[in-house]
Amino acid sequence: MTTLGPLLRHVRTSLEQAGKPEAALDARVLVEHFTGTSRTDAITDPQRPVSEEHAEAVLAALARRICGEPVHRIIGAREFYGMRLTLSPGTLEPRPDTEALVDLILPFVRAAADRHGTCHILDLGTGTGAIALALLSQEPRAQAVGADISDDALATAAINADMTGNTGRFQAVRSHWYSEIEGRFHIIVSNPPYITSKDVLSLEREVRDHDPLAALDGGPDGLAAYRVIAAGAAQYLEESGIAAVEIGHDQSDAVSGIFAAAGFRSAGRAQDLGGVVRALAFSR
Ligand SMILES: C[S@@+](CC[C@H](N)C(=O)[O-])C[C@H]1O[C@@H](n2cnc3c(N)ncnc32)[C@H](O)[C@@H]1O
Repeated sequence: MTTLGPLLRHVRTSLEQAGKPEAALDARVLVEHFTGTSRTDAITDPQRPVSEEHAEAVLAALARRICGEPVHRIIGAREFYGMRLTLSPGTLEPRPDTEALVDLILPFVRAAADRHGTCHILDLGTGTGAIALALLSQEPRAQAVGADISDDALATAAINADMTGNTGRFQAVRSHWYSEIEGRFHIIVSNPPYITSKDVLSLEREVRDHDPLAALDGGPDGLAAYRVIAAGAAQYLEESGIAAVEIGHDQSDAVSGIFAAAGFRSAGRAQDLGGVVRALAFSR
């Protein structure tokens, strides 16, 4: 009979032999997910029996991981800002870098809620709903519209709104950027596609083959979405509103220039753990 400790060791060793850099972590995530156990179970009860059905599910997941499928795609979920979000083929896997954008914009969300009793947020390119739902989870007076061109992403964002207890305050809208958006917002936030079309081709296979192209490709210079978002921001923002965007590691000057040309000035910036500016906020 299979038991938890040896199964975990087998998965970890197989991933190490396949050259996976995060073998120990990946093994833990896969085994815990497909056996319904926790990290504590593996430490305190390594002889815990694993059913044949669960062991087979773990081995099937191991085979997918060895073939290059990212671990969170295999389990269909990823943690973001303390929430567990469902993934689907039309959604980008939310990245830890994007938490810096949430940290940057959250004080503005709270300030708007203090001033107006609510805060209306527009999340352009919402994907799993990660940014909007993180903000809603942190500020109970806020409400959000999550816009995306992907029906699959919007359906997944709605599921995530449900699972995080935000159903009544989150509206998923199919829209090409602002095309179907009505009204004005205190906050416009976006993590748009920002990789140049040329660089998309040279991304690691695990990203290129599993994150949707529409979530990655920012056009010939990677800046196409910022131009649209900046150009429309004044029309969709309240007078004292804030627009905030995630950017690629070398896009700070270019994106600041695009917003400056649209009549906006800097209201803040946030860096990733490596000290690189990865999120910008603007006001009028
Ligand atoms: C980089 S992903 C960000 C997803 C999510 N906000 C996050 O941070 O994890 C960009 C998102 O923009 C969406 N998108 C791409 N082009 C769009 C367009 N023209 N209008 C609206 N959304 C678009 C993609 O479908 C994708 O969900």
